[in-house]
Amino acid sequence: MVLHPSGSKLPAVKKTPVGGTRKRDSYPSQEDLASPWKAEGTQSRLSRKGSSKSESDTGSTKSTPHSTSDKVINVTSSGPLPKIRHEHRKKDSCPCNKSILSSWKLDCRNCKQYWHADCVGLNGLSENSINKLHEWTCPFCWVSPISTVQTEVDVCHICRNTLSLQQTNLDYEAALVHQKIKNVSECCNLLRHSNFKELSERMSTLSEFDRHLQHLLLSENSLKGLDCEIRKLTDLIASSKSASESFNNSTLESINLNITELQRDVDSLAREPRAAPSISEPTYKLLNEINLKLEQLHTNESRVSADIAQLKVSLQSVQSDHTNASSAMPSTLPPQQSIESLVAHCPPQPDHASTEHHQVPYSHHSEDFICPEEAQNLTNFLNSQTFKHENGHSVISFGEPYTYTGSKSSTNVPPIPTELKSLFDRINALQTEIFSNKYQNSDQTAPLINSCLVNKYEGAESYLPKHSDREVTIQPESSIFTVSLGPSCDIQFVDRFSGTRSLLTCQDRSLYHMTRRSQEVFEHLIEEGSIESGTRYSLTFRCISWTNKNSTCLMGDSNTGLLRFGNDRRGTFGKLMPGQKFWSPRIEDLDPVSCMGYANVVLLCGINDIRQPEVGSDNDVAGCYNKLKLKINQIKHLSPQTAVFVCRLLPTKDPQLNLKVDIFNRLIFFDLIPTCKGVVEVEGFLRFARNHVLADDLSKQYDRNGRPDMLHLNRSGARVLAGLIKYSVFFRLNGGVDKRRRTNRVDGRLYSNVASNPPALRRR
Ligand SMILES: O=C(O)CCC(=O)C(=O)O
Ligand SMILES: [Fe+2]
Repeated sequence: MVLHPSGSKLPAVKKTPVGGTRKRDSYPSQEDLASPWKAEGTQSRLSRKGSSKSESDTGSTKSTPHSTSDKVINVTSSGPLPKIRHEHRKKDSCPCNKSILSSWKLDCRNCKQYWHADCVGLNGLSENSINKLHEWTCPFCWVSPISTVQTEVDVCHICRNTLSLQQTNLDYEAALVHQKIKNVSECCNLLRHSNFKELSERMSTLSEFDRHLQHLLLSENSLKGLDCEIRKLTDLIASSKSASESFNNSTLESINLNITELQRDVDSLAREPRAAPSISEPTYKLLNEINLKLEQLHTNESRVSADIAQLKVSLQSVQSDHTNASSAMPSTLPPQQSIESLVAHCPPQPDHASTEHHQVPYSHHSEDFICPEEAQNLTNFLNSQTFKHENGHSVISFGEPYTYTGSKSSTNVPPIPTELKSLFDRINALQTEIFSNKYQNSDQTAPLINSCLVNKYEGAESYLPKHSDREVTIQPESSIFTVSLGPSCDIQFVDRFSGTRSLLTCQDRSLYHMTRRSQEVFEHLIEEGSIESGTRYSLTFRCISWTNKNSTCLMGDSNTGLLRFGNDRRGTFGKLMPGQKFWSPRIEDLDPVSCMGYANVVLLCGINDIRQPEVGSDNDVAGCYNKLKLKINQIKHLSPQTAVFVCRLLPTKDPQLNLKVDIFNRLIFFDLIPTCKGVVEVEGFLRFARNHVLADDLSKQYDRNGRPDMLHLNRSGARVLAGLIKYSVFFRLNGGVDKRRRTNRVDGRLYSNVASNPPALRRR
């Protein structure tokens, strides 16, 4: 800035840069603030009325703004210079276009516009004050620096590479708060740097302009702007409070200091009318407002301090836990209660918990499923076939071979004859409808009906022994459809849990169907005398595949989300291991009824139960485990033939949670496996826990909100999990031998030979 009486030209005198000298130790330096608006080394000049070496130029009415005779002070800019507006104005004369000989003349450090000191309300200032105005910015250019404070900050990198997730979380939050506080500190610093006197002078400048240069309309806008900046500052403080996490103590102290100083400055400013020679009413109002805001700042700051103190305590406890734990996922437990005492603490579970099965014995689909003509054609076709005698009736089968205990139908089964083709198509359409109604969003195709067993009953002596169609080769989600031809017949259904019986009278050309699942509950039979006379044919359609010997019902939390059944693409269980997934985030969501009909059930559930805040103690964890045990008992009760596989809980990146995981897993290992007959553990979970592969490679690093993900496997993790499950299922089915390397041809493709041998459901 150049300041000189109009018409004088003063010699330049170099001064020490003052940008640095304004800093106080207690304030963060500009570099500390690391703001994007770093020092640019902008210079402004100041010349003093009557200064020496100005005589030669005395008398000239207009001096050039950059006259070498000006007294020059180098200063450091504290921010990017605003864009120069009013580019077409004359810069070497005051915008008032008048000549005021007695006034100092000063130029804007930014646009170099000359101004009369009188015109910008700087009359009456002492030399000392004038010297401080080395960074003076004219009303055209002056903008509040506060608005340029960076409020958004990317601190993601802070979280990276931290072993403990909770630690990471805290670091993340702490860094955010730290940055926010830093921002507040910047604001305070800026306000402090404005020195309040200068601010007041600027305000008075504005008020002067209000009076002298109303056409510029700057005063009101600037006041509004300042007010707006103060509001922003308050918001910033409020948000930093809400974050309420750890931050640097010294920053807090520095803010404290800043605030106190600001308060003092404002107080003294308000007491010294001389400092603001022509302060207008709005300016006073503004000062009062600043006072108020500063008080609020103080209040918020003390609340933030309290939160910080609290956080420090929890941080310390986390840190000590972290140091105590040998790793983020400890493989050894701190001393715990014995498994016996944990289990004993929980109420004993009944061995066979009563379970509602919600199954119906049959669904009487249609009385007139086929027309008389088609019925006649079918009867003629069946009359021409040779049946094999079984207990009380005779049989013949078509399509995929269906074998059962006491089965006499040949293994060399003829393919589906043309006479039955249209009936197969209609039944398949029904099967598709039933399946897609049940699994509306499933990407799996409906089971294919591919087998037909025809029973021939001749006269009143014929009968069908009590049985259920629960062969492991029948697709668990499929239905079993029976079409009747000939005289009516009474079929009885017996609930094997309650013993209750129900009767279905099947008429000629009718169809009824039963679910494969219901076969776990009901048996059916045809007693002697159920057919009065004549020949009755029943055609029973099923969905048969030997791969169903490996059928698996997977029930689990979101870690099973990436596992897929149904095809041989990479990352799925493949055709060898068909199945269905039932999403069960909590133990209570495990549905024993859904397991019915499957050869295997794999359970991966419990983490969402034990991580609930109310599950705190070891006994609480044991309570969760007992819920799982009860579910397993119910599954075994409803489906005694189904092999139950249990997965341990996967460790997380949270050491606290891992302690609970460990207790839960110990209970699985020491209590569930020995006491629940036939329950097998899916092996290999220690691989997840050891070597930190889970944290490093197999789990998601961040969830969709960008927070560290404690619980979920990524694609690689899901593949490893799928491999473990597959291995355990096949290993067990083959009596402890992994026979997957042998191959078999299915649908013209080669598959491994896992289930081609009769499964040895042996417990290892
Ligand atoms: O003849 C019927 O209706 C029943 C046939 C049956 O239960 C079977 O084939 O398993
Ligand atoms: Fe049957």
